[in-house]
Order: sequence, then structure tokens, then C-alpha cells
Amino acid sequence: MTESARNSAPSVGLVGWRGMVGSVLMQRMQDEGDFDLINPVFFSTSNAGGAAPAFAEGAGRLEDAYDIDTLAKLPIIVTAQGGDYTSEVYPKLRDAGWDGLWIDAASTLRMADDAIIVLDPVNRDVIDAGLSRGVRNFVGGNCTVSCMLMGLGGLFKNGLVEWGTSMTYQAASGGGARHMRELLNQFGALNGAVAAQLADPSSAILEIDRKVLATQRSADLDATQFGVPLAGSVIPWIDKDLGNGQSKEEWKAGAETNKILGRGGDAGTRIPFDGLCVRIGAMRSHSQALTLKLTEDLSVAEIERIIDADNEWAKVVPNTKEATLEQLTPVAVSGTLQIPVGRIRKLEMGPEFISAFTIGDQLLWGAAEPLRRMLRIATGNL
Ligand SMILES: NC(=O)C1=CN([C@@H]2O[C@H](COP(=O)(O)OP(=O)(O)OC[C@H]3O[C@@H](n4cnc5c(N)ncnc54)[C@H](OP(=O)(O)O)[C@@H]3O)[C@@H](O)[C@H]2O)C=CC1
Ligand SMILES: N[C@@H](CC(=O)OP(=O)(O)O)C(=O)O
Repeated sequence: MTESARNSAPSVGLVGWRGMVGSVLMQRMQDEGDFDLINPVFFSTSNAGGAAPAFAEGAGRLEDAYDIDTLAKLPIIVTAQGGDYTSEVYPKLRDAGWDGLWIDAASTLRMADDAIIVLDPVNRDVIDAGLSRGVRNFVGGNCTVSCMLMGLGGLFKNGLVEWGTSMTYQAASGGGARHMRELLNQFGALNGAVAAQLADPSSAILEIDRKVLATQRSADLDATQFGVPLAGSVIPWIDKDLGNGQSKEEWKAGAETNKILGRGGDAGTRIPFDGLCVRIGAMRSHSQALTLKLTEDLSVAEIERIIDADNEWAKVVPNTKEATLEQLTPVAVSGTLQIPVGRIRKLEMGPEFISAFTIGDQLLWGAAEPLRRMLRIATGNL
């Protein structure tokens, strides 16, 4: 960046840059040249005074992420530090009179009346209208909701969905950096428990199975983050228990989908959307199986055309075994911005009922990318 460009670029506070979402955000910002457009100021909750990351030329030392005076000097703050941080720091900043832009990955402020959930390929009009009327809080949506709307936005935006249900398969990284490490350590422990038997092709498979189960059930297996073992298992509960049989992750599906689409509160326009959220042992990328009731009997070819045409990242995968195995797995999708949508077919329940299976890298479109793009929109660069 030239000296004059640096002088005119806005200063942007970056909090939570070394976490799971933050690391992906930093990588995307480097890839897209976003650091040429801002003067970054890096914060830390655990290492104030330490060195700022090397990729940001001249960024100096890490500031204290709890120092309200330092934060309040900045016109824009981007945080991927988490909900506890937002709950503690955000109200203090506003109480101190700060009127800058708060761009956040955490769910804390998402449903507040003065916050917009950002997913600009789906709701750029809502974002622009919000900026014009002085909205200051822009929050990334829940990862499964954002990935689902990036894939199936065409159907929703065209008013073609009467109701929907999603059954999710969410990766370990949805919980954060420590959850990924725990999953890998568990896989390692399971493998280690039967390494000798695996090396011997004639060993009894039931003996291997018994030893793996004993290791999974052993108190020695570290399950601090997830609470129970995830390796070789699934956990059909994500986020808090709302006390009505629904998990908070499941509640977000209906609440946030409707808010992003601008169909909030009004029972007349709200699209019923609900399902079950399940943690699985994938490393990265959230998958979901959807059942949609459409408002009309469209051909599969027309449904596919609408999905493909909606945005440059949604991509229909032909409903064949070969294409599904090749293109519709977390391994195929992770690290890319593509949102494949496959397994589209009419269900036996009637001509308006369809199935679909979609996957998105929840750290990209589900978290970092909407924030990165919001920063560009806010600075007049998108
Ligand atoms: N993970 C996901 O898929 C998604 C997450 N979100 C939301 O984004 C927010 C951040 O989530 P996420 O990035 O997953 O959280 P992480 O737990 O990965 O990171 C959050 C913070 O934890 C601290 N930290 C402590 N130990 C470590 C470590 N070993 N490695 C890296 N960081 C560490 C860092 O703060 P410090 O440097 O100050 O110590 C870091 O900024 C949350 O609100 C979450 O709900 C939203 C969508 C998807
Ligand atoms: N709850 C998601 C990740 C996440 O952080 O979601 P949210 O931003 O809505 O709290 C998961 O665990 O996969």
C-alpha cells in the first residue's frame, strides 16, 4: 500500500483472528487483497502486547481486546472472538458512545432489531437499506443457515418454498479449533487401541470392534470439548437446550432463515423451517439433507435451473451415484466457496415435495466470507 493510500484507508480492529473462523477470514482477506484497503489493528484476549501476525505488514503489537478506550478509537471492528466476548465488550463500547460499525461472527446480536444478518448474495438489498438508515451492527448468520441459503436461495427468493425441514450433518470444526484437535486425538486413540490387530489381516473383526468400543467408553478418552466421544459416533444435539425439545441450533434454522429473507415476525409471510441438527466426525464443512414443500409443481429441470442461476457459487450436482460421490462430500467441498446442491428429486409424498442434499464450507460461506464481504461493502469496495 502506498503512503497516501495508507493514510486514507480506514482503521479496522480485528478481534478473534487466530481462532477457527478468524484464521479462515485472515486467509481470505490476504487472498483477496483486502489488507490493501484497510489499516488493520489486531487485538487479543490472551496475548496483549505480543507480536501482531506477520502477514500484516507493520501492524505492530497486539492490543488488549478488553480495552474499551482503544477499541472505541476505531471506526470499524470485526470480531470472530465468540459470543461471550461480544456479550462482555459490545455493550460497554456502545455505552461509551462508540458509534462505529460492529461486524461480528457470533450469534449474540443476530436477532436484535438493530442488527442485520449479512449474506449479501442473498440480502444485499437489506444490507444497503440498513446502511442508508444508519444500522451499525452487521452479524454473520448461523453457518448451516447461510450455506443452505447460498445453495437454495433461488427457490426461497422466488417464493417457491412453502415449508422446509433440514437434517444436518455438522463438522467438528463448527465447535472451534479445540474441537477439531479433540476429534483427531480421539481418532488417533481409537486407531492406537487396535493398531496390532489392524496390522494383522487375519485378526478377528469383532475383537477390533470390542476394543474400539471399550476405548470410546473409557474415561481416559478425552472428550472435554464435545462432552462425549465424537470419533466413530454422532451427537444429535448442537448448542443449548431451549427446554421445549428443540436445540438452539435448530431454532436458528427457522428464525435466521426468515430474518435474512426479510420475512421476520409476520406469521403471514414466515416460511416454517425446522429440523434436527447433528454433529458428525467430519473435519470441516456442514452437510444437510433437505425436504422442501414447494408452492407449485415444478419439473426437476426447472428446479435445477433456478438453483444454478441464483448465484455464481451454487452448483447443481446431477442426481447420480457417480457425481454424488465425486462432488457431494465434505472432503470435496472443504476449502472451496462452491455450494453444491445434489440429490434433487421428487418425493413420493406428492409432486410439490422434493429432496435435496447440500454442503457448504461452514468456515467460508458459513462464517468468514459474509464478514469479509461486509467489510468491503462498508468501505465502499463491493
Ligand atoms: N466454527 C464455525 O464453524 C463457526 C463459528 N462461528 C462463530 O464464530 C465465533 C468464533 O468461533 P471459532 O472461530 O470457531 O472459535 P475458536 O474457539 O476457534 O476461536 C476463538 C478464540 O479462542 C482463542 N483460542 C484459545 N485457544 C486457541 C487455540 N488453540 N487456537 C486458536 N484460538 C484459540 C482465540 O482468542 P485469543 O487469540 O484472543 O486468545 C480465538 O480468537 C463464535 O461466535 C462462533 O459461534 C460462526 C459460524 C461458524
Ligand atoms: N453452532 C455451529 C457453529 C456456530 O458457531 O454457530 P453460531 O454462529 O450460530 O453460534 C456449529 O457448532 O456447527
